[in-house]
Amino acid sequence: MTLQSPNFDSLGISAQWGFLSDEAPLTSFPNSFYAPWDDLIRDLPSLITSRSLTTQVKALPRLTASELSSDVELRRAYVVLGFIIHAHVWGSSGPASAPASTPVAQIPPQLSEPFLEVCDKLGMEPVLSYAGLCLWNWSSDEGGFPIADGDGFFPLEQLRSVASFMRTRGEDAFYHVPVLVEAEGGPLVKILLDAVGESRRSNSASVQAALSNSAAIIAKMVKHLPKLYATLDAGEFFHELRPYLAGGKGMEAKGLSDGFVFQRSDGSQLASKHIGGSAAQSSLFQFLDLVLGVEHEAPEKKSETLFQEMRAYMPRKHREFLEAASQLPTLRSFVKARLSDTGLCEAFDECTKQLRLWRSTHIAIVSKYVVRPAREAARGSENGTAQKPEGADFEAAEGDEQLKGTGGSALIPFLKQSRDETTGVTRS
Ligand code: HEM
Repeated sequence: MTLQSPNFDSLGISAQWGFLSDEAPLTSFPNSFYAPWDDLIRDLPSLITSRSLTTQVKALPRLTASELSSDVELRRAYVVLGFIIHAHVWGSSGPASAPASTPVAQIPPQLSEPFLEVCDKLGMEPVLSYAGLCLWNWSSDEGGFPIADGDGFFPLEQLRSVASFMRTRGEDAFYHVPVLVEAEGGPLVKILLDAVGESRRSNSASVQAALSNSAAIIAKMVKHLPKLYATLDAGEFFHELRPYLAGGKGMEAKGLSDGFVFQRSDGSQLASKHIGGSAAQSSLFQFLDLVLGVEHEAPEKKSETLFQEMRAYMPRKHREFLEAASQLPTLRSFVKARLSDTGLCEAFDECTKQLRLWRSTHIAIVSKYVVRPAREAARGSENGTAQKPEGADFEAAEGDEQLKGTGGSALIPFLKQSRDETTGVTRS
């Protein structure tokens, strides 16, 4: 794949909205063949609460994915089946008030077979990842997509989830603040690819203008992050929502010794251990790092960084796009060769400064929504007054530095390292 004059559509990317793509997610399947999936996903939150999901899943007809006739339909099938599967695993048993204490590893053929087929076509791992939770999981009160030359994307209040576990405003906000960040940052793909083209032509003035423009866009991306605080309660996120997001990797202690086990109608089965959804699976931030030349080091004893690991969880088209972007000369190398050009250096440094600020602001969010609730839960369980959070995928007892993120990385050290590696050319 070459990124000179790229055809954004064929890359699954929108010139305006970036990795959100140009087609808004479908809110139902155009083909009534899939009405049973539409019905189940619509009722998912109440089926979880009444603990009647198992009965409904048993009654689900075995539908092939071969009637899905476009990418946007495949994306809806991925979202719908992914949510039903995670609800089936984590929300089928136990008291109705909380995520299940005993997960169900076996996923029946009527869910497994079409899901595996859809994942294969989209080039995704068989687990609900960032694309399914966020990129392809929004609709607007207005319907469809905003007009590209309007005042930006829909406000948070106008976005609804296509699929959800609890149907609360907090859950919606968790999926849609990333959507706002992606939409705000969408134009960066074209702006920065064009800047690389200009750098090849040694056009410093155009590169400088693109970097200044990009810095202003990243600054706007930062402003979306605090919107979470007013809408999403930390306890709701940590104890109620987060458990549903977990995949089958590292869940042995929870009883998933083989991870998620996908059953097929011929009696065979596929055991799969994959991590759950995380915004670290966003292609936008990896693109920014690649094109700006922000380098991340792999942790000790590991051959790849968490970022590289996360690429497996992106849609195939986005992963291939990043692989092609990683072959481009970086803007850092262009700027570094012109350190006497103060304007150019300052524009580059402003860009990395804003990205670094984004990462600092994000650390504060992770601290509120993961670190503090984990600390409180650990303290409670030491005192015998609270249970460890169900489905939480890390240990909290040893202190915050020991907390593990979705990918099993040391959470806080990873995020701090990622921020500290976001440096400019003349200052850090
Ligand atoms: C309650 C809200 C949030 C929580 C609890 C959260 C949690 C995390 C965690 C634990 C990580 C470390 C990687 C992992 O283990 O998964 C991470 C990384 C990351 N998150 Fe978030 N996050 C939140 C909101 C967001 C939002 C709104 C975005 C916007 C797209 C975002 C984008 C990222 C990115 C890009 C990374 C990779 C690290 C980096 O680039 O520095 N997160 N997040």
